[in-house]
Amino acid sequence: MSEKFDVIVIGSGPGGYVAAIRAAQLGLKTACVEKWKNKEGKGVNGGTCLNVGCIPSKALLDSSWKYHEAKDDFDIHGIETKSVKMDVPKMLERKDDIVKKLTGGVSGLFTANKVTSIWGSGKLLANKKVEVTDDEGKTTVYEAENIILASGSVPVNIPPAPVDNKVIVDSTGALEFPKVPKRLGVIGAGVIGLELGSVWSRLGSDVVVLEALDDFLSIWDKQIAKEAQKTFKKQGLDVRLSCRVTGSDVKKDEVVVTYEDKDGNEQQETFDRLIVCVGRRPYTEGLLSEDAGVKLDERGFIYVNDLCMTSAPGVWAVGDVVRGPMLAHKASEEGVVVAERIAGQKPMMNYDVIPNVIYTHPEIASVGRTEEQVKAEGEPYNVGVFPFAASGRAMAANDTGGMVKIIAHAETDRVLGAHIIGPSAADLVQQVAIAMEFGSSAEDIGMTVFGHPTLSEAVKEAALAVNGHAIHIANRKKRK
Ligand SMILES: NC(=O)c1ccc[n+]([C@@H]2O[C@H](COP(=O)([O-])OP(=O)(O)OC[C@H]3O[C@@H](n4cnc5c(N)ncnc54)[C@H](O)[C@@H]3O)[C@@H](O)[C@H]2O)c1
Repeated sequence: MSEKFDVIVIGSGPGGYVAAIRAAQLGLKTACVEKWKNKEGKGVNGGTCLNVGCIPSKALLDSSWKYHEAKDDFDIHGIETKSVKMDVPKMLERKDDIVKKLTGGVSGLFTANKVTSIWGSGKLLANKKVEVTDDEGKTTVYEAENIILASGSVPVNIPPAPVDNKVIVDSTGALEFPKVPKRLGVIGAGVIGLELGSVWSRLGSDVVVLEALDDFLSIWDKQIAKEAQKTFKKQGLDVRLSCRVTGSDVKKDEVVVTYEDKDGNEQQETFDRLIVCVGRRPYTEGLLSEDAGVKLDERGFIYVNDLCMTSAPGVWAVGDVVRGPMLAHKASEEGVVVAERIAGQKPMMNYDVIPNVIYTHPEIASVGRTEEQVKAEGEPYNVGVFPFAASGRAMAANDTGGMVKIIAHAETDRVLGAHIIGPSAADLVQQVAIAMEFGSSAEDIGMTVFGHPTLSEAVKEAALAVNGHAIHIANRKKRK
């Protein structure tokens, strides 16, 4: 038996590393176990988000957007560009540099906070022990008063399109295409499909997205989803709904995909590369010994209560491996709550106010309930919508697509949700999230002084529109 800790965290993604840092800040002797290796074969912190998820995908989204702007959008500003050229390997190198900086940053924070990094594969044993197997197969058992499982998630594989990491890839492989595929297939019009489909489409691929469901962005507010569908169509993304992929046949450097269309007819399409992004599943392989006492739910997530406690005393779990949205910021917040609970504090997490963002252009962002949810729950409500077309700042930026939509209770005026498609939607929705945390009414937001000219004014105007008081658009309902 080796060292004993107050807290051992398994996994150093946004759930695990944040939990470890917070626990250490609170004076707890903390270790974090991680098995992820970088391209050079060295142990690296940060998990999916930093290594192959949120961060690298945003780096490519930004690079590809800049390329698109330079090529197609500068002219309107009176800027002439001659032969804009793209260097994909350089783009990928920049992305890798950012990943390196950020993952190195987590290790630096571990050192600064005195979190011990343990490299290897961690397995929870009974009685709050963790067995770590290193590269050479050597095992060491550690003990802790509390253990936090933060092992994350992995892409779902589907039998009709097995990933070969060459022609058929998952979200990780889609960050590494050395050149732009001419014809790119994407299975799944979810967050990843739309983000990665956008990257390669902007860089020149003909992108076809095959989505099994009949509705586009089915869990999002319908008005916003409709606007998004229209916008993506205009951008040239060929999203085909009600198309279920049933098979694929890789032939040399291309793949023939078979799918059933909305009329039940079999169709085929040939692509140079195919990205499979049909969801992610909790990652628990090799994580739990049989007698660890941690139960999984019927969908394979680690079962936890409202406070992220598992069925084993002293063992907690956070992030993608437990119920709730698979979002980095949800994982991090759970990590903080758990660390503080372990330290004897009593924080609670508000699962009703978690922003959700798709980082396409325009961005799509949401917090709280959609209009359809509020309606289904039978609550009386008012809606305020403000289009970016009426925003001076959006006009100046030549970025006027989309809108801010705010939903408030008809009797109390309390904000129930906000849904935005448009420039900087991710940052704008956060303003409403803060307001909602403070139990704000639409009137409260409307009475706040916003800087001019800013995109944020669209949030203020949408809040004013809830009660028919918007200034810069004609109000749908006139109220005093
Ligand atoms: N910006 C972000 O916050 C962000 C970015 C990336 C990933 N994520 C998270 O990662 C997770 C995974 O993302 P995702 O995009 O893979 O999943 P998703 O669940 O968002 O979308 C997957 C889509 O694939 C479709 N599908 C499944 N099987 C199919 C088939 N055989 N043929 C055609 N379509 C099929 C589904 O109907 C669904 O719409 C999500 O939970 C997401 O929240 C978040």
